[in-house]
Amino acid sequence: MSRSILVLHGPNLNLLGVREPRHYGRDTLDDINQRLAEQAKAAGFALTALQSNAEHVLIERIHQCLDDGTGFILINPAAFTHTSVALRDALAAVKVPFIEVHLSNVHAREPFRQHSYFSDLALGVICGLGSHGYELALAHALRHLSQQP
Ligand SMILES: O=C(O)[C@]1(O)C=C(c2cccc(Sc3ccccc3)c2)[C@@H](O)[C@H](O)C1
Repeated sequence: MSRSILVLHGPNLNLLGVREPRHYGRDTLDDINQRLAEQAKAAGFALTALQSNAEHVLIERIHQCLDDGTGFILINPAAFTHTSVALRDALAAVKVPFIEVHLSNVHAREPFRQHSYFSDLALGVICGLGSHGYELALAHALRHLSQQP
């Protein structure tokens, strides 16, 4: 059974907590990552988090899952949600189960945010619950991995 979870954050999420609290809350990415790491550790799992503004960095980190035993991915692709077939293809290629997370309710926002290149491949999608959405996704990932042989 894999005991490793990867959390990926897309472009501009490094700005969290600074501006746009109406859509994205006041937690910083460090706040979110710290809470997730604590929760994973308490359950006996390892968690790695990466934020990048570069599509190829996220893609190459996903490719690494072919060799590093990652058992589950939580991903907030941010703006790449609506644009990146390449990032979608990377997830499809490695076949690691993933949950798509969005801080905001993208379905209540601009039309361009209401299409995702990831949702049909995802195990599930959580949006509009702020940073709690990441924690809910992690709880599911831990349960999923705990049920694996
Ligand atoms: O709701 C999300 O988590 C989302 O994935 C996140 C996004 C996102 C991510 C980071 C930054 C911004 S805009 C921003 C700019 C400055 C400070 C805070 C946010 C949007 C959007 O591009 C997506 O449409 C929706």
